[in-house]
Amino acid sequence: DPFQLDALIQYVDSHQDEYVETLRDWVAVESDSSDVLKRAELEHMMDITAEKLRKMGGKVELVDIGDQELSDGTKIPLPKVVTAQFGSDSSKRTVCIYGHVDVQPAKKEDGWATDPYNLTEINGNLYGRGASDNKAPVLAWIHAVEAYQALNMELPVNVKYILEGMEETGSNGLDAMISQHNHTFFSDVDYIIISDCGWLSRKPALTYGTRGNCYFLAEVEGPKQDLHSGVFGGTVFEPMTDLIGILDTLIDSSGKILIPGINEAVAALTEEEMKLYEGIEFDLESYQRKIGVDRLMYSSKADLLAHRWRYPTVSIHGIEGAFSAPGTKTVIPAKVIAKFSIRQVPDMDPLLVEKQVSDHLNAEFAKRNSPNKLKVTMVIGAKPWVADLKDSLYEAGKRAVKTVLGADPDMIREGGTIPIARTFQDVTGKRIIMLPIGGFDDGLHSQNEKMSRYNYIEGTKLFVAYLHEVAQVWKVVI
Ligand SMILES: C[C@H](N)C(=O)N[C@@H](Cc1c[nH]cn1)C(=O)O
Ligand SMILES: [Zn+2]
Ligand SMILES: [Zn+2]
Repeated sequence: DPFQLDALIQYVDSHQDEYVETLRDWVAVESDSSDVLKRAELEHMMDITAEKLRKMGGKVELVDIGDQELSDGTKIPLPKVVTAQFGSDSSKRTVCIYGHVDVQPAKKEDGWATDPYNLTEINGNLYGRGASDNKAPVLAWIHAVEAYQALNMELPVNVKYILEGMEETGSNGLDAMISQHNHTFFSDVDYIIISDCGWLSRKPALTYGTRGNCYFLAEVEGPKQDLHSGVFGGTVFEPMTDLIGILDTLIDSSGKILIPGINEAVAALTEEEMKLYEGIEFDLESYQRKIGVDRLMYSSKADLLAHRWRYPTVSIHGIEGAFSAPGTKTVIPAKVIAKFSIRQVPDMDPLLVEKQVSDHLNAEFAKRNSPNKLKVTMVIGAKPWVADLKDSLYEAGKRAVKTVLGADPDMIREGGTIPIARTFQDVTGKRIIMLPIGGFDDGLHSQNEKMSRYNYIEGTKLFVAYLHEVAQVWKVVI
């Protein structure tokens, strides 16, 4: 049965409008995992996903992964995880595709040019929340299998899916689920494939590393209730002033992390890595232009990539309880909660980072001699992940990219986090490849997120070809 890639490619091309319509249906579901009020939508998204795979004849399960504990101590069910299986031929390799169908929050008034939940095509780009992160890539993997089925072509490998709905909030409950199913669902899996990241430039890429993330809440509590800043200002220790004071001790203006112990844990950058970075296609000027800033923190490509991918950083995301509405309310907020995260790299350890951050903030807070109360909590502790660049899974990836996209992919890392990648590696021991199809300018987590029709459709073809290539990969690294 010779592999008929041309027929599969033709099939994908002629069904592209249907693929776009399915993406439209998926984007219309506001599956925001960070907002508990949207939990019904998220559950609906998991049901739609399961139904799509069931209709294709997959052996599908919606796996209960327990409850999520909210900040007030109440519990709500976590969205079920969708697992599916196509084929169980023991003479074939088995791949397991991981993805997520939850999204980051989005509101039109955040500055979107279009309704974020109404997929809108403009100049070949499909705009909508979750289009690139991660709904189109998940659908592309589903459509890749569907194409083989439609043409009555035998799948070259058994295909499993594990699709979750909590990735954007740290994949709550998934670690435990993987451990529980390690000797059942994962027992016959040879390789895990993840397409939850993007290219670095217009050139296709394969991703061999992700940063981890430690996400913190720092709460400062003072008076019983908010106070008039004229009537009480000058007489009380203000929680917001305390909070801003300690936040300012996390990182300096040059990007140096000031928390003792963090920088010491970072694995040294090797000559080999620097050389690899220098050969990667990446234009600093267009990156800068795209972001809309006057100056970047580093002026050489290798330094910039290193700080994007393999050095830690601190980002301050927001302050709950702070006055942020338009207008000039003159209030002293009684309780404020800062949200910040530290992207982590090898050889940092989230448990150690938790202690380092907590000790540091408590020591800085003590210096202020304030009667207010500080509480520091780490709510996400996701580890970084790195693959062996020489793994034959990547050689298969290079062949598929060359065949479908006519280019040699750049070998890149991802600055973002795929919290479950490291668990897959540590718990299942399976080899992992990250095969991105998102564009460099897709605006993940941002306003006007998009997936280009080109990347969506060519990406589907790439996945079709990869299923063929991966069928020939040796089970042991050679
Ligand atoms: C890279 C991936 N598409 C993604 O966006 N992941 C999130 C996961 C996360 C980490 N902490 C909280 N959520 C990210 O990198 O922000
Ligand atoms: Zn994602
Ligand atoms: Zn994301």
